[in-house]
Order: sequence, then structure tokens, then C-alpha cells
Amino acid sequence: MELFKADPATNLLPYDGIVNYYGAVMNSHEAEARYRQLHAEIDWRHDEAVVFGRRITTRRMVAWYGEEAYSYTYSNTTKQALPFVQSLLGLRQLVSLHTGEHFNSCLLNLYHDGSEGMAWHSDDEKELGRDTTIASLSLGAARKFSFRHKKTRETLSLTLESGSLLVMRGSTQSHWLHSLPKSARVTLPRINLTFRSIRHQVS
Ligand SMILES: O=C(O)CCC(=O)C(=O)O
Ligand SMILES: [Fe+2]
Repeated sequence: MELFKADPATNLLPYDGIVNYYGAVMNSHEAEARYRQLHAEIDWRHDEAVVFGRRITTRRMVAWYGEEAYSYTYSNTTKQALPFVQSLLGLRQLVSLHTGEHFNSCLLNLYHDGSEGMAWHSDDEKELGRDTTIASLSLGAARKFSFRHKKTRETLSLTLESGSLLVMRGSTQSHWLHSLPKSARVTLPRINLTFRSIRHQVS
């Protein structure tokens, strides 16, 4: 169910953050071509996490790219960024054109179908700093995406279409969780790219 019109000037959150949905920023042919290119070119790996002290690997695949070999810790594991490839630089430029912001890294997720999703979390790792902007580009199957406030538990959802751009800004990560719910109805794969800005590391 589409709860919001794609007007990038509208804040989808009622308070404590800013989320803008730009709708499609490329046509469906271009989205499909980009999907195929990334599917082939990206160094996809099963994600690793440490849950209750046990190392698990997910069916969902991930990859992380950056301007430098940043290291980044989430789900109790540390990853190192690979150098940006041309296909990602093109998409980063597209995202920057729409958002007016520069991003120095990109986390990619490949969901084979609706049996794979992402649990409630916020992207509040220390490498990102406070009030970070995260730009999320989706290619492939349309998927529901949800937000839940950490205190009030108010929840809202929208559909992320193929070729669409969603941007989370301001204090969103401090106050809201987000998730990609699993869905038995989704039979096609999806690639999501989240462009982020890693703060320069001191060590
Ligand atoms: O696949 C998505 O739309 C969300 C991905 C996400 O939240 C993340 O990579 O942190
Ligand atoms: Fe996230």
C-alpha cells in the first residue's frame, strides 16, 4: 500500500527526524540495466553477524565500497571498504544531483526474494557521526520499508519502488528504527544501495 506521494519536499516523519521519498529517479529500463550491472560487477558476500556470541552468515548478500579503505563496524563485525567502481560512481553522482550532498561510501544489499529482509535497526554507528544523511537507492523488486519511533513506537511504512531514492536526514537515526520486512509475496530480487558519509578516521 502506497501511503505517501513521492514529493521530495514532504517530510514523511511526523517528528524527530526527516525522511524524504523522491520516487523514481530513473526509468524502469535504466533501473533494470543498473541492477544487472551491479549484480555482475559487485563483489557480493554473505553478510556476517555475531548474535549472542555466535557468528552467523545471512542469505542476504552485502558489499561495501568507499573512497578509502574505511573500516566500519556493525552487527559486531568489522568490514573494510573496497575502492569504488565505475558503476557505483555513476549512481553516486545521480544521488548527489538529487540530494546536493556528497557521500564517501556505499553499503549494498542483495535480497534474493521476499524471504530475506532487514530487521529493525538504526544506522547510528559511530563512524557515521550524529545527524548523518543516508541516501537509499532501490533497484528490482518493490519492497515495503518501515519506520518505528524508539520511544512512542509510532510506525509508518511506504513502498520503495525500483529506481527510487529515499533520503534519511537530521536526527532520524537517533530517534527512529527502520526495517525491510520479509514478505512471502515478493518473488523477485532487489538490490539496495545506501550512500553514506564516513567521518575521517583518526587511527
Ligand atoms: O534494503 C533497504 O532498503 C534497507 C537497507 C538498510 O537499512 C541498511 O543497509 O542499513
Ligand atoms: Fe539501515
